Amino acid sequence: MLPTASVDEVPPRLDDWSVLTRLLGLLSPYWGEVAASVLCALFATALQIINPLLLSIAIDKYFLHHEPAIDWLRIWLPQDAQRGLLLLSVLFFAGVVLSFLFQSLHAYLAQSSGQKAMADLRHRIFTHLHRLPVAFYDVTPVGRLVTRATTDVEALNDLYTNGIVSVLANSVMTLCFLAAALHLNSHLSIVLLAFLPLFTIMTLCFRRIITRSQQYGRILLARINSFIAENVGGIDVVHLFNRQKPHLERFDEMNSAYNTTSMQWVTANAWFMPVVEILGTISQAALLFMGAWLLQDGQLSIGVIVAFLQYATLFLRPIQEIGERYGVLQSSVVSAEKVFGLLDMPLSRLQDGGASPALAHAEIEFDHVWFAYKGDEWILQDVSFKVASGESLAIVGHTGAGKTTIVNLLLRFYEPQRGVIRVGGVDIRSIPASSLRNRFGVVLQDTYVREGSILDNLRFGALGDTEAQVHRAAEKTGLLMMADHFSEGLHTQVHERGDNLSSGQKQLIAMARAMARDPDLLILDEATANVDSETEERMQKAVEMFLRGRTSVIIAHRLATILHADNIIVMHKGRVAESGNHRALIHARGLYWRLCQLQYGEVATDLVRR
Ligand SMILES: Nc1ncnc2c1ncn2[C@@H]1O[C@H](COP(=O)(O)OP(=O)(O)OP(=O)(O)O)[C@@H](O)[C@H]1O
Repeated sequence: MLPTASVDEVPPRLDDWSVLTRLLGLLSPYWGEVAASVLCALFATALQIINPLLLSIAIDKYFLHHEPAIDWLRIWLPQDAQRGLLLLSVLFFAGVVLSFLFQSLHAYLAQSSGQKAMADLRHRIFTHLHRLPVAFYDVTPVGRLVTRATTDVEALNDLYTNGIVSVLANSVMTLCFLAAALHLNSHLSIVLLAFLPLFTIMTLCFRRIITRSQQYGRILLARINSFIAENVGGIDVVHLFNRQKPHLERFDEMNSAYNTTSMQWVTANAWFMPVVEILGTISQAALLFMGAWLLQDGQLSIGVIVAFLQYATLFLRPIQEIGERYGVLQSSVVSAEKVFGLLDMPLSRLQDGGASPALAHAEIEFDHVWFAYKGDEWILQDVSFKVASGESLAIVGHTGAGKTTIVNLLLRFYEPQRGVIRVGGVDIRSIPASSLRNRFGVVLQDTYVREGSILDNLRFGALGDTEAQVHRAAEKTGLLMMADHFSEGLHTQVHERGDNLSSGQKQLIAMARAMARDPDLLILDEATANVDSETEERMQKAVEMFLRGRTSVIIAHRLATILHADNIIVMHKGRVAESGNHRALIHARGLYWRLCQLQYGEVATDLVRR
């Protein structure tokens, strides 16, 4: 049974001219190459038309000694058969060679202009992805975006090279063959034309079956791909829960559905070419029959019949190709709609340019802030707090209480629906997002490391950090000591997503990276969550030193790490439930005290003495 396509998978119809216009717009910087490519296709066609005519002249004039039906070469042709045939052979050969050259040039120019336009498009997509609001990524799977920038763009290239240019050239070719045939003999042309509707209908029927099954095949293949990716990504969990067998069964189900769909177009394809051949042969037989009849009447020559037999194959080929290209055109338009849909996504307003206002100090203030990721599901409700310049604020609370959301708002990844956030006394909406983020040193929960050396990762986003600064930061966090275990030290290569590092090692890199920037504002979200206790102690000391004199916001589940914070707020269901320093909050015996009890039991009382 064919799969039900999801909204994103449903192919749109091929009547969207705005998509085609935009596609042509992408080619406009290379219009010279495109025009030259179409011209080459036309020259190649013209040469293909001339060769059957040369053959017809050779037969009529030099073998049968009749006046040829085409008389425009007469004055150039010698009476002597040997010389005449030699001249026609040379012209024939030159025609074949030139036609081949023009066809190659046409293909090269079409491909190269298409490739350049696609490189431009990939550049635009990548730039656009960086400018989309963070909220967009909350609802868009990464795999889909990768498909847009790679597979869909490649499909567009097909549309240019095998689609638009080819359909254009083939349409013109059919008309040229028709004009040449009519010029030679109108009766035989009618025989040829009679096959046109039959051939067109047959081609469209086959194409319909093939295109439909290919489209569904693609949907099924995409599902197989994401199932494999999901399985490989979580292979340890699959093994842990012994899900191999059911997963294999599910995979076999999808695999066999794809196989069945593939077989539909494989079968249709296998029948298509022989049917085309048979129809071509039947048209040739009809031409021969009609030709013989007209020959008896003396209305045409054998040379003309031979030329028509050649035109029969040449004439039907472009229509067959248009039928084949239609499928490419259709699926490429689907890709084009998806790519343009992505490029039309409204850009983040948060990226507004403009001058960065001078910040008098490094105070952070949340002033009655309300925020919901969607609708009126409030994640933060009337949140207010202040972190004075050079002081530290710790945010604690249960999972999902809204701690990370506060950081997201502070870094302008999202904007609050109500209330104002100020940094240095300035509403952050008037600070360009990039300059605001440059002021912060950030260590987030999900540590991002990329392919390259550890040193490259430390310098990631560096604002002119010196080698010495980077080394100092690596030393203070204990990263240098950790790196010494690797044979190449800080030059050790980090694999994609940091797969060859532990979570703790990645956190050390993130911490050293933030320190190296020497920022006056700091955000630490679970900064020491994944390191062992020895490293944690070392990092903790480094953090304490690092915090000195800087305004900082610290999120930590392990309360021991925030005992010395100047102020602590306890988030509960999106609201600030309590605030004060550690001692005051313990004495208050409220939520914070309960959190301490949960984590440290009796030891919690000792913490009061600290
Ligand atoms: N991008 C998002 N889109 C929609 N809802 C989100 C998004 N990010 C977080 N939430 C929701 O907002 C709420 C607060 O999440 P947040 O990450 O701020 O909590 P947290 O206190 O930092 O939790 P944790 O301690 O587990 O990190 C949660 O209910 C979460 O499901």
